[in-house]
Amino acid sequence: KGDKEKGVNVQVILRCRPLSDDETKGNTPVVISCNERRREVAATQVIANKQIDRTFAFDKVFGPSSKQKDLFEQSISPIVHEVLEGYNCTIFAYGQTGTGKTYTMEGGGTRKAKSGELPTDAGVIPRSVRQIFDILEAQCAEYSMKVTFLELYNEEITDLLAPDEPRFPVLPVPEDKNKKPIALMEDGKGGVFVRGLEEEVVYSAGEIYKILDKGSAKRRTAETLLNKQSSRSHSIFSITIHIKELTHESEEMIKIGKLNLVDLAGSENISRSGARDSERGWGDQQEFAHTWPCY
Ligand SMILES: Nc1ncnc2c1ncn2[C@@H]1O[C@H](COP(=O)(O)OP(=O)(O)OP(=O)(O)O)[C@@H](O)[C@H]1O
Repeated sequence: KGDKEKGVNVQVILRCRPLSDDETKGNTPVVISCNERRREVAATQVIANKQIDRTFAFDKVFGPSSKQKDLFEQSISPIVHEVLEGYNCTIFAYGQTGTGKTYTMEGGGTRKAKSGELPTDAGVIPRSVRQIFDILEAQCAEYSMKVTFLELYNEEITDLLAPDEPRFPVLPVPEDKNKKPIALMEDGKGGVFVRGLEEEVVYSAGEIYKILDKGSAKRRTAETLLNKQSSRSHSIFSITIHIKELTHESEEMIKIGKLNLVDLAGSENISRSGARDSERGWGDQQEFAHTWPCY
């Protein structure tokens, strides 16, 4: 890393999706242009009949023809490596509804591809999971892994991994008196954690994909029941990895890394989904994301 980047631990990457078929048919005007080499985006806006052109700089820019694989390899893969070095890292997608957050995080189509390879449109989440297992297996590492998956809507947390409650229980289900309701708590060290969240231990990438499918299906069901629009809730999928290592003195050491993968609500819905205004202050880049439909 260059001197300038040392010590900077937040990166903002912008990706513009291509026009959809409908947008192309409807001759939707293109108001932004990406310069990947200069890491800049130029945007045109007409205010009171005056055309205003502005340029915004980002840590990286991916234009409409960018591939899922390239975005992952250039921006996400180094973060996955850091997680396996024992750091806590978070990747989140931010932008208005329809800008491609879910496409980038999860990807289109099915995750299963022939010959065990990921499909070309697999997104950040399946690719990160694949890479974590590939690295650990190549290192013949001794490790354990657990995942959590939650949804945040209107300041309410739903555990997407909690077992479904039977709608018509035949026998009364005994209540676990020790189990406290899910709540966001401060940990006393300046951080927060979610109390009472279901943690699932996982042993393979396939298991994680199944958990993701189950959690996503639960999220969609809840949305349908509450008649919510798809992008009003945030989802957070977290993977915690414990890796056993031997120091030079042959002492056992456990490295703990955590990767949080976040699909935020559409930015036009942020206030409805629980984030406060004070959390929205990233200057120029934020202003850009608010004004133009891309992220
Ligand atoms: N880079 C891309 N290449 C091709 N198609 C894309 C790309 N990004 C998004 N799309 C397509 O654009 C549409 C909207 O994308 P997506 O659903 O990911 O948006 P979103 O930001 O997650 O929306 P919401 O906030 O409503 O959940 C989808 O049909 C998706 O397949």
